[in-house]
Amino acid sequence: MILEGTHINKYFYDPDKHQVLKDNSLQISEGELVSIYGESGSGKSTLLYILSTLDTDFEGQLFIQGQDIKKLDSTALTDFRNKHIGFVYQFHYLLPEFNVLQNVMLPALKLREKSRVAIQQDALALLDEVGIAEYAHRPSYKLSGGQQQRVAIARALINDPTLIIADEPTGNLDQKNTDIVFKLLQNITENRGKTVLIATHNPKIYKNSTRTIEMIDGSIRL
Ligand SMILES: Nc1ncnc2c1ncn2[C@@H]1O[C@H](COP(=O)(O)OP(=O)(O)OP(=O)(O)O)[C@@H](O)[C@H]1O
Repeated sequence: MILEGTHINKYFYDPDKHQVLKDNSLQISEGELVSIYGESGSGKSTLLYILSTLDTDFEGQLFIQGQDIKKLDSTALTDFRNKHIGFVYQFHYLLPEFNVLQNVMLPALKLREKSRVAIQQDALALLDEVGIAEYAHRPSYKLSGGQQQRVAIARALINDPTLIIADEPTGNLDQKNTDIVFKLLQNITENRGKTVLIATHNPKIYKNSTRTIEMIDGSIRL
């Protein structure tokens, strides 16, 4: 089991208390490609934020690779996240002042487990895998949206995490680039045995996932 969440509740105060996630329990195993879909406002991003360990202010329990997330202090949690979870967002959040290669290297440089040379080799191999090695030394802002999202996937993989979490990774892309990006995410599970969790509105993605989870009004539909 890679991820196990039990009885997850989330409340927001704006200013009145309202419940956005209602008693969500889920388990995700190694090698699965799971899509979460549901209407806008149903709570997908809020749930993904919690499952990504970016929000620990929730009721319930979350274990990732056997680690109780709530037992980690903030430094340990940052290290844990950097090492075990890769992120892909709708907007790629690449740093425009860095070139493509540097953007991919960054999470590994932060982790400081490998030499710079080894990290660079890994990053170049990943850029090759996502089909944009030729742009390694270009500033990231000079790439198209689809190319930038491929860089974001390479960056998500640089620390060899077991779990990749993607929130609307194709939300900003046309159909051709959507197909390319989804194929890459599929390859990550099929060839590398990683676990991928995607929130998406795209039926083509959730219909081609190994499992789909529907969210309705803050709850996973059982
Ligand atoms: N910081 C916040 N403060 C108050 N309410 C919030 C906050 N973030 C989200 N919400 C509310 O929580 C609910 C779920 O939002 P969430 O973004 O998780 O939905 P979603 O399913 O991801 O939607 P979309 O598909 O549009 O991205 C919505 O009603 C939203 O207004």
